Formats: sequence, structure tokens, C-alpha cells
Amino acid sequence: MRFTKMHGIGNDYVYVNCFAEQLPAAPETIAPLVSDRHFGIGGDGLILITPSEVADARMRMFNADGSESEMCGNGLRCVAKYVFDHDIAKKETLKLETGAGVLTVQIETENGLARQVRVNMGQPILEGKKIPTIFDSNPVVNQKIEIAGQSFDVTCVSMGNPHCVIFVEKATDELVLKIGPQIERSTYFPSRVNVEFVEVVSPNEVRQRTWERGSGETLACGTGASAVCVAGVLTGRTKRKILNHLLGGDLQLEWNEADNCVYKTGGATEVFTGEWMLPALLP
Ligand SMILES: N[C@H](CCC[C@H](N)C(=O)O)C(=O)O
Repeated sequence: MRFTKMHGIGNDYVYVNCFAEQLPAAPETIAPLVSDRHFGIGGDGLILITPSEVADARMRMFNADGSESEMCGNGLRCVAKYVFDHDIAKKETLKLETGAGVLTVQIETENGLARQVRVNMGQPILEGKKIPTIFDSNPVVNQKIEIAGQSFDVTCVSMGNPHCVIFVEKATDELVLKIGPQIERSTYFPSRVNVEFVEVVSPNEVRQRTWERGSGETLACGTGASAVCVAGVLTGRTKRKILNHLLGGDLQLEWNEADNCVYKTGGATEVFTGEWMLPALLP
């Protein structure tokens, strides 16, 4: 199976151009195999770029554990870059079909190749039960949850996929690597959840670490950064336009008041292409 390795500020995936490739097995089976950083290619998951009836292309995203997600913000910027650079649709404004609907992306080129991509991530979903959470409130802001005998105030947002945002003094390893996975799988979130630990630097600047549903800690999470932008406004901690410093790089975000959409701008990088052999014995 031919693949292309790409990353969006360090959130790296194995991409397959399904306009040209047939998958040798189900994506839920392939994702954990190719994501393995020792026995496979290495990545946070698998992303398929497929034909679409309603857009220039469709993105299907699978986490490293094989679970499919509705949306992937860093992944969508890389899909846009791939579609443009590889002439699937040579347009600087692309429409891409995702589990969160058809989203519009704006490409900035350099030497004829896509470099920066601005994504309209659509409108956040704030009703507790639609995120989904077990909470009835709309929005879910500063909601107390108990994890491992500790109490946390969480603000929950869906960008097509569920996010649990926690503002902290310091996003420590204890919080991200011990509390993160317990929140991911807690009974508060029927479909599990992505967890963002956020340090507020100023009203328009934050630092974020992320424990991702199905992939563990990643260097960046685009839908998570979008959820953080919304949660910052809902809790009165940040303005509608912020700069987010993630471990792998920076994202610019805005929750636009006029159209209620979140806009996210960041890089997308193609690292290498290759040929992957399906292991003889599937686990
Ligand atoms: N783990 C996420 C999908 C990837 C999201 C993240 N990598 C992004 O850039 O938005 C989920 O299960 O909802």
C-alpha cells in the first residue's frame, strides 16, 4: 500500500490517497498497524483521502487504536495540502467532506505548493448531550467532575468530535498522562473524549497539552485547539482571537462572532512517501 507521511505541527498521520490506492484490509485494522512507531510506519493514526460526491475530496480519520473520529483539525490541513499539491483539485479554496460536514479551507501557497492552510472549522456544538456528555446543561461550562479522588472544573465543546477542556496553572505530566486517560474513558463521556490541559498566558495567548481519544498524548490537536478557543471565551479567560502554543508548534484561532464559526490557521508538511507491506499474520 503506497502512503504519504504528513504532519500538522507534529500531529503526524499516515495518509493514503484512495483516489489511486485500494486498502489491503479494513482501515480499523490497518490504523494500529501503520501507527506503531516500531513495528509499523509510525504516526498518531491513519487518514484516508477519498473521492466525495459533495466536495473536492473526503477525509476519513482513524486514531492509533483503530477508532474512527468525526473530525481531525491538523489532519484536514494536511489533506488540503495533499489535494492541492498532488493535483487532485488545484484550487486555493477547497471544500472537504468530514464527519463534521463539508468544511471550507483556504490555501496559502509558496513556490506553487501549499504552505499555510486556514480552515473554517464550522460552529461549535455546546449542548451537553450532543457533545456528548452526561450533562444536560447548554453550554457545559466549569462543570465539576471527580477523577481519581480529585475534582476538576471542565468546559466541554464538540467540533464534530468531543473535547473536555481544563484550565490549569501548569499542564504537568501527572495531569496529562495520568488524569487524561482516566477522563478519556470516564462515564461522564459516552463516546470517550479528547482532553485539553490549558495554561492561560494572556487573554489572547495560551499553551495547550492534549491527551487524545484513541491516540494518547499528541504534539498538537487542531479540533482541541478550536475547542480551547471556544472554552476560553465561555469561561471569560481569553478573547475570541488567540495564539495557541502546542508542543509541536503554534496555531492561530478565532471564534468569529458574526458567523459563530471557529477559524484555525497553521502549517501542513509532507515528510516522505513509501510502500507499506501488510504483515503476513494479522494480530
Ligand atoms: N483523537 C481525535 C481525532 C484527532 C483529532 C486531532 N488530532 C486534531 O488535530 O483535531 C478524536 O478521536 O476525536
